[in-house]
Amino acid sequence: MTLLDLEKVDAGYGSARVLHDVSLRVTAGERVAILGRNGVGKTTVVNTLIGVAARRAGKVAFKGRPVSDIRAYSAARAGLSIVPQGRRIVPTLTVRENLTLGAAPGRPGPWNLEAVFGMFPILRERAETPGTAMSGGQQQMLAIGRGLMANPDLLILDEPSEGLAPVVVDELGDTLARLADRGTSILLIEQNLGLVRKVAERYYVLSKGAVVEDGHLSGLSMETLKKHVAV
Ligand SMILES: Nc1ncnc2c1ncn2[C@@H]1O[C@H](COP(=O)(O)OP(=O)(O)OP(=O)(O)O)[C@@H](O)[C@H]1O
Repeated sequence: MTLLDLEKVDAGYGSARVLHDVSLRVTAGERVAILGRNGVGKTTVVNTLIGVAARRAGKVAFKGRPVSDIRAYSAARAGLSIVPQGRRIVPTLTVRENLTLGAAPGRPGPWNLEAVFGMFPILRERAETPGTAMSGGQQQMLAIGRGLMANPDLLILDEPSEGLAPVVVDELGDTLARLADRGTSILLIEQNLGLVRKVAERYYVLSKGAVVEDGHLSGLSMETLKKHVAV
């Protein structure tokens, strides 16, 4: 089944056009990466799904239906969990409460508090502490756990490695690889190539709002990386 399907999409903010003719697809069970430098429009792809960026042309469908009615607050209920850039952990809530925020009514599945605590034991240990009292890496685990709580059809991660030390990025990679092994469908927006290689099987490269290359990760060339991705 095709989960996410963008077809020749133009999108932007107000009069600013950011995405040009973007076509991109994620099918169920796939792990797909979007690569590209800062400001090329990676987050705007996500923003187009939830109405934060306006679509000017083309089609965007999730699970075969146009996404025009999906908003940030209703995405989880629709089966789309977004782990946002910067994590957005609520500082006034505990770890447990932050996780509970991610749950979506009417979406049963393998993920609940117990299952998330099983995957991330540190979150169980710190369950009653404020979410932002933890390290950056732990907060990233919390943001991913919160996303899983909705039992998503597709988990989107926007630059999860940002601000994390290399050793923590390694751990994050192991975590995402474990999720991938469980068959979780993932769209990973990243500039960290090591993380992308650990998690994704297919990639799209964005440059100046357009897809300039896509393919299987095994075919990703050094030339492309030098040109379009900071390595
Ligand atoms: N909410 C917004 N309102 C107006 N312009 C925006 C908004 N979000 C992003 N932009 C602009 O859209 C362009 C693409 O930004 P976007 O965040 O999609 O890039 P990105 O590839 O995700 O980069 P980064 O890694 O820096 O987040 C930039 O010029 C940015 O200033």
